[in-house]
Amino acid sequence: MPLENVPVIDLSDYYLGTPEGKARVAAEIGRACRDIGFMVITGHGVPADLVSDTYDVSRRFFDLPEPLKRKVGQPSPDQVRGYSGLAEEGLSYSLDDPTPPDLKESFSVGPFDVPADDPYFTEGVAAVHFAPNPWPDDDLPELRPVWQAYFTAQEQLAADLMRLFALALDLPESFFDDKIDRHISMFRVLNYPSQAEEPLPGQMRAGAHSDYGSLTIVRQEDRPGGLQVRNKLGEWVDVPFIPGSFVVNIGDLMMQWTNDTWISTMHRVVNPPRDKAGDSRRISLVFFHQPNYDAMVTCLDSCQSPEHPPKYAPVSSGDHLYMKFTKQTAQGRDAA
Ligand SMILES: O=C(O)CCC(=O)C(=O)O
Ligand SMILES: [Fe+2]
Repeated sequence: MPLENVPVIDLSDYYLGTPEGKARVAAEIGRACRDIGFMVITGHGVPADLVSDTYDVSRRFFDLPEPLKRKVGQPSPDQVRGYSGLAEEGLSYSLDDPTPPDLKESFSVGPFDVPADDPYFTEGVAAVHFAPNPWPDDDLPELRPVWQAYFTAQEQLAADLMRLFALALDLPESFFDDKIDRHISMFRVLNYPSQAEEPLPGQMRAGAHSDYGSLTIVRQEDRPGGLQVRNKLGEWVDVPFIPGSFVVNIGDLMMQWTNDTWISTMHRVVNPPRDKAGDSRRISLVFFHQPNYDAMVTCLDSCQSPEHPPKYAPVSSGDHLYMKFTKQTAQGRDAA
C-alpha cells in the first residue's frame, strides 16, 4: 500500500552517524519519495532562533511601503531575483491549464559571495545562474545577514538530505557531493496576505504545480489556507503542521534522475475559508535546491534495468532549469 498521507520522518538517527541509523532514516525517505514525493522532517538541527529571526525580518520586509519593495524588484524576466508583487505570477502557468495569478508576493535570492575572478561563476551560461542579488540594504539592512545565514543553513541541510537520498538509492553516500558543491539554489520567501476580498474563480494562494529542482525545503506557518499535496489516489491531502519541522519534497529534476521511480508531486496552497480570511496572513520560507549548472542528470544505475531502460536523455541541471522557466514564462504570457 503506498503512503496516502505525508509521513513525518525524524532525522536524528542519521546525525547519530551509525550505519544502522543512517540506513533506517534513508529507508523511510526512500519510501516517502517513491509513494508521495513529500515528507515532514524533524530532528534536522537547524536552530529555532535562526528560523524565527528569518521570519521576523521577512515580515518587516513585506510590511515596507510598496515603492521601497519595488527598489529591489526583479531585475529582468530571465533572472529570478528580488521582489515580485501580489498576483504577478502564477505557479500553474507551467501546466497546460493555467489559473489566474497567485495571491502572494515574494522575494528571492540566489547564491551570494560568488567569486568574481573565477570564470566558472561569471562566463557564458553561468551569468544568469549567479546573477547578483538586489538586497534592501538602505531600508532594511538587517535582512541580508539573517537571510544569508538561513541560506547557508538550508544549503547544509540540503546536502545532508542529498546524502540520505544517495543511500536510499543504493548509491555511495557521497554520490551527489560533487554535483551540488556549486549549486544554483534559490531562497524565496512568500507572503500570502489576508484575503479581504474573495479570490477570482480558480485563483489560489499558489496554483497547482510541481517544483523543478532536486529538492525543496519549506518552513510553513500554521495559518488558515495552507499547503496541500495530491496523492497517488488523486486526492488533495493537507500537509501536517508539526512545530519546528520542515516540509521536504522532491522536484522534477530528481524525478528524471531516478527514471520516474521517485515522484515530483503536484501541490498547491489553498485559500483560507471565508470566515477566517480576514486574518489569515501566512509566510513561508522556501529553499529550492538545484545542483551545479553543469551537473549531468543521467539515469542513476539503481533506477534502470533491461525491463526499465532510461526514459530520458541526459541533460545538465542548468539546461533542465532553463527549460522549466521558459515554459512557465511563455505560458504566463499566453494566459495574461
Ligand atoms: O508556501 C508554501 O507552503 C509552498 C509554496 C510552494 O510550493 C512553492 O513556492 O513552490
Ligand atoms: Fe512548490
